[in-house]
Amino acid sequence: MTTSDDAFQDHYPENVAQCYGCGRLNEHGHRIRTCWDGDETVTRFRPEPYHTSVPGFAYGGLIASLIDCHSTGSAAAAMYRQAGRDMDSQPPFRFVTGSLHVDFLKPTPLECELELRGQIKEIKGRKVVVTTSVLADGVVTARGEVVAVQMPDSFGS
Ligand SMILES: CCCCCCCC/C=C\CCCCCCCC(=O)SCCNC(=O)CCNC(=O)[C@H](O)C(C)(C)COP(=O)(O)OP(=O)(O)OC[C@H]1O[C@@H](n2cnc3c(N)ncnc32)[C@H](O)[C@@H]1OP(=O)(O)O
Repeated sequence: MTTSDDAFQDHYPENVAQCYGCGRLNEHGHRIRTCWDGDETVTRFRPEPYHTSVPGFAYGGLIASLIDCHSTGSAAAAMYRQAGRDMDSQPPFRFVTGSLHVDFLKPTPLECELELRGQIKEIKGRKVVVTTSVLADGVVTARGEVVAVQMPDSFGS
């Protein structure tokens, strides 16, 4: 049963819940949590002091990582929504990143809760394109576009 308080990542089966960016079972990872807000998806994340780049500002790789996992989770959720399916229903939609593009528009402050807002740009076959903005105190500091592709059965072989 899916409620509005659920994060998409709460529904990842245990065997794929170890992802460094979004796996709820990875105690060393970011463990992001993403939800719908109307037709947009939202993740809130507070960087740690060790996520630094230039003093006072967040490391770009962290930003890219947040955009990546926010977007792949959004892609899966969008596919369930389009299919009118509950996120716990079988078979699961499992997405990996085909491509990740990030524009760093402004320095992102470190001591600030970040908000990521995603929009579903396209759903086509096994592919979902998601655009994600990163906001710090309401200012967009980075924008990303992710092509998420449903994992083929042959993944990793
Ligand atoms: C909401 C509840 C959910 C509950 C259940 C969910 C379970 C959760 C599952 C998992 C969660 C944990 C995991 C999170 C992941 C986090 C993010 C990562 O770090 S992922 C690791 C890094 N990424 C890789 O290692 C991929 C390596 N690459 C591949 O395996 C393949 O290249 C793959 C699958 C990406 C594509 O291979 P093909 O053979 O399946 O692709 P073809 O069939 O040729 O293309 C399909 C469509 O995708 C486009 N496409 C494919 N690759 C593209 C690329 N690199 N750039 C742009 N488009 C690409 C193609 O143009 C095509 O689109 P056209 O139909 O023509 O419009």
